Amino acid sequence: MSLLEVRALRKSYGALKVTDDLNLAVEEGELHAIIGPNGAGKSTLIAQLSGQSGSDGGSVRFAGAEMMGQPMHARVRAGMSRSFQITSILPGFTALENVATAVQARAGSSFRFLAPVAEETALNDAAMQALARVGIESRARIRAGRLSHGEKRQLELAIALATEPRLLLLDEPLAGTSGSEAERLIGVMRNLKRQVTLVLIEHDMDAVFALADRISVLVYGRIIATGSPAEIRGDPQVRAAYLGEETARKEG
Ligand SMILES: Nc1ncnc2c1ncn2[C@@H]1O[C@H](COP(=O)(O)OP(=O)(O)OP(=O)(O)O)[C@@H](O)[C@H]1O
Repeated sequence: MSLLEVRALRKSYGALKVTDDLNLAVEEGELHAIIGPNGAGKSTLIAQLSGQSGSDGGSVRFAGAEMMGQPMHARVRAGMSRSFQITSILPGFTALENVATAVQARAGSSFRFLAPVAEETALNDAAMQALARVGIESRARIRAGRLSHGEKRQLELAIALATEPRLLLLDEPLAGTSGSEAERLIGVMRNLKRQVTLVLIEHDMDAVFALADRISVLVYGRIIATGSPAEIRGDPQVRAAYLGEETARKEG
């Protein structure tokens, strides 16, 4: 059984079928990238999987349990989280406080048996661990608004990790970063591999092909191919639909 099994998932905006009878299987422990041309429906798919956006039909099974119809918080509790955009970071709070808030939301009342000071210590310890996993523990006491763009993207990852996901959905984690910032984030994702199952949407093809165990190619709301980076690179249908476009752009 795959950790995530998506069957016949659908969503339309008016006459536009954005997710069109989509099937996808993600195995436990893999980094599964989803690529596709602009407007293929990648962000919509992440929103549907996370429960942020509704679906018109189909099935999303996670660890054997049906998630369709479940709200986002129930999916997070089940172990399926997505990283949020920078807008969800509270700029006036420190990096540590931002993550501690997410830990608290996940932990619910499980630290409440402790005295308030000990409760705060337990929350902060867990938050510190999440910051360390993404390499920004030294920035814990800095207000989030003062972090660099790349550090904010690392903080988003820490916030998502604080919910202790078994599956983490990442929507363009490298967006807006370049050079050393992008390298650092790629390193963070490489470290997270095997610790948590990752579904990654990313436009940076070099990063995708370097990181992914498997890649699915989404075109007009359907997965047209799934395979290893080498298989995807060599797939004529994929080259025609997507990589050909990229190659033409690079060569042009
Ligand atoms: N709320 C909405 N209302 C109407 N159409 C929408 C809405 N959200 C997305 N769409 C359309 O659905 C299609 C898929 O959009 P989506 O953002 O999921 O694609 P994408 O593959 O993530 O694109 P990109 O790579 O450019 O980020 C596009 O044609 C888009 O215009």
